[in-house]
Amino acid sequence: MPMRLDSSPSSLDNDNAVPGLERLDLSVYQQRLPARPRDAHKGMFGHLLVIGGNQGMGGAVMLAAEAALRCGAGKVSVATLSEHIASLLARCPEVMAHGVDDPAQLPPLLSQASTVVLGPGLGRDAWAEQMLIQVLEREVPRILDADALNGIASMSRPIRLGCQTVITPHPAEAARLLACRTADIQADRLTAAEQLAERFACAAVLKGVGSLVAGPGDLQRPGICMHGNPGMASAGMGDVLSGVVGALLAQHLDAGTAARYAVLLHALAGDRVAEQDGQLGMLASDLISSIRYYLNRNI
Ligand SMILES: NC(=O)C1=CN([C@@H]2O[C@H](COP(=O)(O)OP(=O)(O)OC[C@H]3O[C@@H](n4cnc5c(N)ncnc54)[C@H](O)[C@@H]3O)[C@@H](O)[C@H]2O)[C@@H](O)CC1
Ligand SMILES: Nc1ncnc2c1ncn2[C@@H]1O[C@H](COP(=O)(O)OP(=O)(O)O)[C@@H](O)[C@H]1O
Repeated sequence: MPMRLDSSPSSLDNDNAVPGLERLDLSVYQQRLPARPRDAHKGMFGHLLVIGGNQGMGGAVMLAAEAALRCGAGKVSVATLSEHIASLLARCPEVMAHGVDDPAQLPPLLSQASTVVLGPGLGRDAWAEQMLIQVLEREVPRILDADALNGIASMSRPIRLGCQTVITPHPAEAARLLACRTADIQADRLTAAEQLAERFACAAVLKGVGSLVAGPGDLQRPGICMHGNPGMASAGMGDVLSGVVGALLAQHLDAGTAARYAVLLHALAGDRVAEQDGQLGMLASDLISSIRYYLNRNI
């Protein structure tokens, strides 16, 4: 039975609020991604495939892909509707962008990828469902976010996603996954995070103020992130986080470490942007250069 600890937003400023939890600390995690050897080449740092961007949501895959490139993924491909391709390439020509209007076009892209991000702007239609089914069939390091989680929540039985998978629900998505109310999740966030990790047999990030990371398995204590601020309550922040997790998985970090490190980098970057320019009007894309700044500290 998981411990009930006070990880509520109001307790986060209290140093005694998190006994039993790992308080996520950059000095621990920045040692996990080794310095690159002198003869490094892009093939050593993974090929990440970002899948999503249904109608009206092409920006979500762009944010994830750009964040992933800025976090050191060797190659980043995007599979999205063809209507988004031109704008994607105009913003970031380093991305390999593929129009996948028919889900049958996905298998060759999946077979080239070492790591997958599924969910940003994925939507909830038949196209989205087919993308989800195909990703679930492949055992690669993967992060499932946003509508991928809503798709999993609508399945008749919980599936075991495995120790190479990270899920990143916000409280409403967590409530769908655990078939309860958002208020129930928020009333005991630690238990919710642990239940997510246990039920889906993966690493689980429960986003929101004081983001929590549980699993996979019992090897690591659940972690809590004491950084981040309300300026981050803006559209696309989660999409950027999914790209950061994807990049760290692509660079061979295990799911638990990638999830913890990514949450920390993302929240620290949010605080740095807020210090520089204030909380109001912060864009998710504003975080990306600061995430890179923290990623490179001490390397
Ligand atoms: N530029 C883009 O293309 C964007 C696309 N997006 C996509 O839009 C789709 C829908 O995502 P949404 O998250 O808006 O929809 P959801 O219906 O899953 O969630 C929205 C609701 O969740 C609840 N919620 C979220 N965070 C909470 C917290 N910390 N505490 C309490 N309640 C909380 C709130 O009630 C909120 O209205 C996703 O596929 C997502 O990737 C969004 O990420 C926004 C940006
Ligand atoms: N008040 C807050 N304090 C700290 N972090 C926050 C706050 N509001 C949002 N965030 C962070 O911003 C991100 C929002 O993700 P999400 O809700 O999925 O947004 P979106 O779907 O728009 O991309 C999460 O990482 C969350 O922890």
